[in-house]
Amino acid sequence: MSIILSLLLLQAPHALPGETAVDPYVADNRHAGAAPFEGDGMARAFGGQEGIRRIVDRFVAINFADPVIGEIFANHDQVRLKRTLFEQFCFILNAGCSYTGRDMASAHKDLGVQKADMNRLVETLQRAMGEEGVSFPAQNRFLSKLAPMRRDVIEN
Ligand code: HEM
Repeated sequence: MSIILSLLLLQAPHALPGETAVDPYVADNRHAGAAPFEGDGMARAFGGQEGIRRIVDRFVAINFADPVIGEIFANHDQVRLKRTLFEQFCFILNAGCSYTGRDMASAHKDLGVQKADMNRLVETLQRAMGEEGVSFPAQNRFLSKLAPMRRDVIEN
């Protein structure tokens, strides 16, 4: 078998070129941490998959450059994070995606995230959603879906 073929087979099925491998796991939409909204209202409020893509790319860029929480993101795989966050947001917003990333507890294990970091992340997400023109009611509905995940993300 050629080296290239072997390398392709070794890659995780959903990973994009440039992603660093993570420990194996079985993908499951339940790992997204919330059930999707019904109907297409929320997907439209976020500008469909294209709007969600722009929001996630901006959100990740803001977080990596952030003076408060940037340090937590430093040296983590930005390519993978953009892909998995896009899938998660798209799945929850019912915009036509499956989530193939890890569950929230596994993804944030040992990162040492504190309550204040979580609050900061909500602010950076509000900024990214605001820049894309997502209405405040739609922003708040989405944030309510993420809120219960705090317990899996924050280290006690
Ligand atoms: C409800 C809030 C949050 C959600 C929905 C969320 C979502 C995600 C997702 C989908 C991933 C990728 C999972 C994967 O690689 O399989 C991830 C990873 C990550 N998250 Fe979060 N996150 C949240 C809160 C936070 C907070 C507050 C921080 C830090 C301030 C943070 C820092 C990170 C980092 C550094 C990674 C990369 C971990 C790695 O490379 O192994 N997250 N998050």
